[in-house]
Amino acid sequence: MAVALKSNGFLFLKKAQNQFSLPNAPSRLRTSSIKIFTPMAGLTTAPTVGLSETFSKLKEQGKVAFIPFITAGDPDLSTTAQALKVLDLCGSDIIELGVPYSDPLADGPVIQFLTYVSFPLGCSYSFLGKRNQFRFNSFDVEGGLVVPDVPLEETEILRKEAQKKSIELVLLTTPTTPTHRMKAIVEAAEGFVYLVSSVGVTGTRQSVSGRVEGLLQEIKEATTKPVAVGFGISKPEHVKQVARWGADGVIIGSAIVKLLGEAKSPEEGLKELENFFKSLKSALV
Ligand SMILES: O=P(O)(O)OC[C@@H](O)[C@@H](O)c1c[nH]c2ccccc12
Repeated sequence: MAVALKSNGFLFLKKAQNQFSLPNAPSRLRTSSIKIFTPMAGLTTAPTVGLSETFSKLKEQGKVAFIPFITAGDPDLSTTAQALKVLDLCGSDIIELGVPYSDPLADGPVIQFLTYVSFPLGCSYSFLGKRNQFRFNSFDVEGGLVVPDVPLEETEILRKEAQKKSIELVLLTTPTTPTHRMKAIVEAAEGFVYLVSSVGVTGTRQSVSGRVEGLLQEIKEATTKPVAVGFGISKPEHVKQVARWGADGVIIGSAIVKLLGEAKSPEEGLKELENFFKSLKSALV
């Protein structure tokens, strides 16, 4: 299974029978192309289920998907691999794994800074896709893909290539997306729809905008596809609020990236990650 990411792409990895499977993936990111590294031993190559299936299973159980985001290489590849295991063992339903990119348009200061930290580690990739030409490289990741900087009009070729590899192309809609365009986006989205909760870039916020409730309603009138909310979510009350408004998933990124990147040691960062994760996840029970 393979995916190359054109710009600042993210892979949504799927929980596979209690393990995240990254079978036979290369062990390091290489600047010449995008590859997801293999986390430390222990992750099985159990068959995975797709994003859509993950959401429908959770819906049957009346659960909201908990989707943490981490940047590959934050603060180093070894810690990222261990963080993936922590996030899996703590009960993530899907993990969003950011592959560092030099010009991320939507990344806020925390993710941007820690992205630059990871470049020297080889966790980066050059601009892989010429306009409308996306190359796919072989690594064994099954899941979904979001390439935030690619406009809807340019996703067709990406979607076709991803579909050949059973990778679902997640698309984003925002509070400023006109209704007709939101409808086109949710129509084309696969796996789930990513609702960006607020204008601006990623980064923790004091509260989640009340507009999210109405936006969720609007999207759910336009599609039966699951909708996950991201941007700014960083406290248990945020998670609870977004779930109460009807989100099918919550995505937490910067708060986790910051915690891992600023810890005194990787070990401390992983411990803090576990505690932070549990505090947020407990808001969903
Ligand atoms: O960091 P936040 O505010 O918790 O938001 C999630 C976000 O980090 C993650 O989904 C993401 C990281 N970079 C992005 C770029 C575009 C869209 C989404 C993202």
